[in-house]
Amino acid sequence: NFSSCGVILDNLTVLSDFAGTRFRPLSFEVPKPLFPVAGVPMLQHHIEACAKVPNMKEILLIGFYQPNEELNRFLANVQQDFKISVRYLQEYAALGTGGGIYHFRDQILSGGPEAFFIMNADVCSEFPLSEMLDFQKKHGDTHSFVILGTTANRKQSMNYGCIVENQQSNEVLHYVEKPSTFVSDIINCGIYLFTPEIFRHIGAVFQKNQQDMLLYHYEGEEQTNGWQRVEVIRLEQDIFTSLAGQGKLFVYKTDRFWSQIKSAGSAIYASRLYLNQYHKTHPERLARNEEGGVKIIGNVYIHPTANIDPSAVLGPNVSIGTGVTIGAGVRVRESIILHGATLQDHSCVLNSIVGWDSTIGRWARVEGTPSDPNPNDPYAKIDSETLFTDGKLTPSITILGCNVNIPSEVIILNSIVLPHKDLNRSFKNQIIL
Ligand SMILES: Nc1nc2c(ncn2[C@@H]2O[C@H](COP(=O)(O)OP(=O)(O)O[C@H]3O[C@H](CO)[C@@H](O)[C@H](O)[C@@H]3O)[C@@H](O)[C@H]2O)c(=O)[nH]1
Repeated sequence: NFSSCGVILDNLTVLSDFAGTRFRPLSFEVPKPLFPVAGVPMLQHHIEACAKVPNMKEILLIGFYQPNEELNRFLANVQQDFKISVRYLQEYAALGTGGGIYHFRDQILSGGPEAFFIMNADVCSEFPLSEMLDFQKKHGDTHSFVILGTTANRKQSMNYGCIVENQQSNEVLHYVEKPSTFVSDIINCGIYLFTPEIFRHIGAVFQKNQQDMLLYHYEGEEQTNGWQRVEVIRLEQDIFTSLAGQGKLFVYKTDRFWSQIKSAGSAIYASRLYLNQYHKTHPERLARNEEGGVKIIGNVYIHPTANIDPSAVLGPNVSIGTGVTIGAGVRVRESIILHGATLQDHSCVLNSIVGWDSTIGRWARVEGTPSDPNPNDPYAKIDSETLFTDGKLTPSITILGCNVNIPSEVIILNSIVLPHKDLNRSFKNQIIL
């Protein structure tokens, strides 16, 4: 009887490759999961949601990124703010979403958790974790696993893990990762509730990989990095596909906000979703119009250390980082301005990310093209845009890497500017190396 047994949550694992290849040039400066979304590092939203779950004891971050000062500072800050242990575990190589948690299974299980959440770092969500726990109690037995699912449109569903459910029991009957033809419009959100039992299933795949390796070895086939290959296990293809239809895997569908954060463009979209959520969760983080102050339109986050001229107009969906300086008559809309940047008088920034310590000259205009989901389709998701279509740069948000200088009175449109560049003229649809 599950309801009589108290769920003790001990661990949360956030998976991340911390590399963020589609996030360049911004991920040169900061690992993608620490990139600020709605004013705080992307992962802080996950951590905050976990810290709210009763009996949550510990949060583990798993990645293969070399820890640095910034990560250590982040860990210290969140532990202090949320009064919960948060540790980073570094993989020796990319072990895949299942291999990473299997490698660190002793650490995950060390506090004797009855259940734990696993989350992809590159998603933004309302994280209905308590609802997932309630759902688990109502469905299946104590050992059932829960995937958070949401509805996508037919075309976009194929970019995600697709789930066919039993509509009465919500059991996952079929799971196909990024199918090439339509399977289902219910997609995997990359947020799971597992019990320690999951490691038995991952262990079985690990053992099969091991046997296969030995077999190939005896047949004389060259094995480079053999062990590593044995340990690489993908939760989706290697585990969920075979668990489907076995009465163990269930889908909890949410219609609350959810999005992937793959590209810089999707970070602006995710910021918009989180800023909107702040009305409920953190109204103190939203800037307000005050007598004689800067004009705020819609949802705007301003770090208290930013220095903003009262004649500037900001919003909607703007996040201003630490120590940013904004001059007179500046207009910013749908953009993220990272710490230390300066927007000189009368400059205009639309649909852009302005990198750390960059400067935009007077009367300059930095503008991108938003890649938002179709507003007329309730199930549309943001497209993880490819950089090029038909050999041309796809019009997208403008990104200035760190320490870029834009002169006065120029226009930078739909462009990506690599760090430490001093531009001397206008650019349109270009990657400036
Ligand atoms: N630690 C670690 N993390 C990894 C590794 N490989 C991927 N990740 C992390 O695992 C998450 C999933 O990334 P991918 O494996 O690249 O999959 P995806 O294309 O993002 O698709 C996944 O997420 C979708 C939802 O956003 C799902 O729909 C889909 O089914 C799948 O789970 C990301 O946060 C990524 O950083 C690894 O070797 N080690």
